[in-house]
Formats: sequence, structure tokens, C-alpha cells
Amino acid sequence: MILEYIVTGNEMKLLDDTTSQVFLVPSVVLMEQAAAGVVRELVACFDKSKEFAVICGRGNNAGDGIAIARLLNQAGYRCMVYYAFGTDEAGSELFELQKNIYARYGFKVVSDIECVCKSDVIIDALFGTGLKRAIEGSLADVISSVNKTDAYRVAVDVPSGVDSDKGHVMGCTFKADFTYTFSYKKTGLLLWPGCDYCGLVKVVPIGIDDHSFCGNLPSVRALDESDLKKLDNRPAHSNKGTFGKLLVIAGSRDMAGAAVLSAKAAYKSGAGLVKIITPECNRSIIQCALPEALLCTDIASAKALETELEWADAVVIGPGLSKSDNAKMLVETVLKTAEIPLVIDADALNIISDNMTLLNEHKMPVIVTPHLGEMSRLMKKSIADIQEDIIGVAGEFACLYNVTCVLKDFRTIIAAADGEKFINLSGNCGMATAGSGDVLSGIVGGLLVQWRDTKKAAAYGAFIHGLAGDMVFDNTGSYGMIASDIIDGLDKVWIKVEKNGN
Ligand SMILES: NC(=O)C1=CN([C@@H]2O[C@H](COP(=O)(O)OP(=O)(O)OC[C@H]3O[C@@H](n4cnc5c(N)ncnc54)[C@H](OP(=O)(O)O)[C@@H]3O)[C@@H](O)[C@H]2O)[C@@H](O)CC1
Ligand SMILES: [K+]
Repeated sequence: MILEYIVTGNEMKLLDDTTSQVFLVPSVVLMEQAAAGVVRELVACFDKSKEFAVICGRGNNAGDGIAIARLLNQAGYRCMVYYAFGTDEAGSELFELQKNIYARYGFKVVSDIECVCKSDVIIDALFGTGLKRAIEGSLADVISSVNKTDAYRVAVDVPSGVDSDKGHVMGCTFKADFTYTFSYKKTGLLLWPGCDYCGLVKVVPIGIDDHSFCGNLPSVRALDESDLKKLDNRPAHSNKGTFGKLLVIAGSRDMAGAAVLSAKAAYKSGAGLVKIITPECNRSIIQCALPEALLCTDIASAKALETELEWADAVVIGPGLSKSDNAKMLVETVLKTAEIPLVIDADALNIISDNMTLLNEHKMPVIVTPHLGEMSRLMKKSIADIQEDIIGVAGEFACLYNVTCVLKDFRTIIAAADGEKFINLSGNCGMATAGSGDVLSGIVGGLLVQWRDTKKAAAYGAFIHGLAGDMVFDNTGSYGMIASDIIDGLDKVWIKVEKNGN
């Protein structure tokens, strides 16, 4: 998989340093390319009738901002600079340099924030990746004032107030319509709540590329639609056995639908055969809803389950399972005896959270798909603590239990036990609906029986799930979307895959 790298602020700082020290590109050249890149974008969006203002801090982000103001003025645009720390406050070396260059040209500087607020486009170059603490006092007042205007608001690299690593908001935060970020997206721009302040995020190349990693690749990546092109078409010479047999252990008396959604999503993701293990009372519901599924009901002993496990190539266990004694027996048996890869979801995770040693007992690769509430029970951490560092928590869990962890949230995080992580960027708020997780477990299971690769099934599974929701969004909107709609969207995703991503 060749994917888009996502970096933290610290990783970006290292890349800046490596580019200057190893490849001998001076920092000021990178800064000039950064400014020129942003100006190119602005010139494409705005004509010369618009007036621009840049609010500057005193670090290198402000250096970018001053260079942007200079280049805009040189291109015939009207642009002023406002120094939020005052005109006499010293700053970083590059900030000083840019300030001096700007002064030599004699372009406009204002000391009244009211002038800034009257401009048509306000560019935020207060803080970038160097933000270290909450923004308070007069700096917070500056941000509040510009946030109240009707101007277009453009953030340079990172909106001031957003932590570029974890996406926390640090006091008062610039609310951008566009964020032009340099070379790579920063994790904090993608995670909630930081993403709410970014508007449209666009990467501006500044001459730093993958060479600057010098082999130390970042651990976080994201899939995008071009990654669909990397999926192989199914072989023409095939039969249903070619595409794997999936056992879906799901559903209870009051939750037959969970089994249907999971199994149907597995079929709709290409699994060859899907067998559902569920209570007998669900028989007619499931057979009407999904006649393609094989059915096996009322498994009452470990021995009986072991026979079914021998038939399968992978297992999905948990959707709508309940926490009954029978459900516990099923979960324990699967974890202790299965010699095939597992996808563990929902109630199976709740059962495990009462006895975490169970998760040390698996013999084969495991994917867990908790939402924040389930993760909170598994890790004995509050949801707030998990949200504090969602990537870190997913990674910690994956390493601790040697599993691939799909931690479901607005931005689902996929963390493998080898340290590799993905942020999922597909999907929409309509997918926050009952059964959406059951569909995800089925997609991941369906991919797992075909590919036999847990990391790939988990990362692509989450991406395809979100994409399926995006594909039906125009038909349903966010209010009207239900889990079955997401399954309908899968057809559109796979047609795209078979047309090689087009
Ligand atoms: N390096 C390169 O080659 C390139 C870097 N580039 C650009 O550099 C940016 C990173 O620059 P940076 O590291 O100078 O940090 P930046 O965000 O400007 O702020 C640091 C200043 O803010 C201050 N400060 C922090 N928090 C504060 C608070 N709450 N309240 C008040 N003050 C606070 C802090 O002060 P201190 O903590 O020292 O008191 C320091 O003075 C990056 O985002 C990109 O735009 C590009 O040009 C490409 C080439
Ligand atoms: K900024």
C-alpha cells in the first residue's frame, strides 16, 4: 500500500531540519516556497479588488505570513500586516528576517485590529506547529475579533489555537474557511475538535518530500480513493469457495437485525459463503431478510461450535450477541480454540471487558472494532481520556493485546500491533446510526476471508465503509441515512474498484 503520510508537528519540525541539514536546502528557501504556494492558491481564489490582512505572531509561522504579505503586495494586491505581539517584540530568526525585508519594501503595517477586521480576507499567521500552550489575553482578543467578521479566513499551516498533533483546541482558536498546510497534513487538522476549525484543508508543497524522512517513515497514514486502484480484480476462474467462508456469530432474541446487517455487508463485500450462528428464534427473520446466508442455530456447547469453526476461514463475533451465558460460552470458545482470524465486535468486546485475560488467549490474528464506549470498558479509561489521545490509545491497545484495533469515532483510527496506524478520512455524520458498526464488522470480515491480511482488511474495511456512506449521502442526506443504506452504497464502491477507481 502506498498511502498519504500524516505527520505530527514534531515530525514536521524534524522534516524541516532534515531538509535543511541533510539536503542543504536553507530554511528561508522553504519559507519562500511555502509563502509562494499559499499566494498561488489565494490568487486563484481572489481578485485584486479584495483587501488582505495578515495577523502575525513572532515565530516561523509569522515569518510565512509576512512573506505571504510581501508576495501579495508585489503581485499588485493590497495587503497589510498586523503584529499581534507589537512591532518591537523580538521573534525567531526567520521572523526577524522577514520583518526586515517587509520593512525595506515599505509595505503596509497596521497596529489597529479594527483595520484588520475591515479587510476582505484575513490570514492567520499567529501560531503554527509551535503552539505550546493555551492562547490567552490580548492574543485571544485578536482571534475573537477576527472570528466575528464576515471576512474569508485563511489559516497558514495550522489554525492558531489548534494543537497540530492531537487536534485539541488550546484556548481561543482561529476559525478558518481554508487551511493551507505545508507538505503533509498534520494529525491535529484531521482529529476532532481541531478539524472543526480548519475549513477546507489543502496541502501546499514547499519542497519537502518523502526523501526527508531518511527512512524513518511516520507511523500514521491515510487511504484515499486512489488506493482503490491498488485492489486486484477478482479472478475470472473462480467459485464461491475461492472467496472464503465467513462465520458470523451474531444476533440474539431482540437483535436479529445485527446478524443480518453484518452478514449482508460481508456478502456485499465479496465473501463467498457466509454462515450465521444465532438463536433459533431468529431463523425466519434471517432467512427472509438474507436468503443467501447459511444458518446454524442454538449452538449450545463448545464442541458444537468447534465443528463450525473448522468449516470457516474467518469469524466475525459480537454484533447483537447479548451478554447471555450462551454468548459468553461462544466468545470464550472462539478465543480459546479458533485457528482462523477473528473480527471481534460489540457484545463480544463487552464480554471480554469483564475478563481481559481472554484477549491474551487468541492463537490467530485478531481485529477488534470497539466504539469509544466499548474501548472505555476494555481499557478502564474514561471516554474523555481516550479522546485526549485517540491515536495513542488505539496504538497502545493494539500493542498490549497483539491485535489490530479499529477504534470507531468521527475519525476511526486503525492501529496494528506493529505500530502502523491509519486515520480514516471517509464517511459522514449520517453514519452515526444504529447498525452502522454491524455493517463495518461484516465488511471487515468479508475482506478478511478474501485477503487473509488483518491490517489491510481493517484499514480498507473502515475506508470502504465510510465511502459507502458517502456514496449514498446524496440519496438519503444525513438525517435519513440508516445502516441498510450503507450496505447499498457498497455496490457503488465495488463498481468503482472494478472500473479501476474511476
Ligand atoms: N522550520 C522551517 O524550516 C519551516 C517552518 N515553517 C513554518 O514554521 C511554523 C513553525 O514555526 P515555529 O516553530 O517558530 O512556531 P510558531 O507556531 O510560529 O510559534 C512559535 C512562537 O509562538 C510562541 N508561542 C507558542 N505558544 C504560545 C501561546 N499560547 N501564547 C503566546 N506565545 C506562544 C513561542 O513563544 P515561546 O513559547 O518561546 O514563549 C514562539 O515565539 C510552521 O507551522 C510553519 O508555518 C515553514 O515556513 C516551512 C519552513
Ligand atoms: K496559523
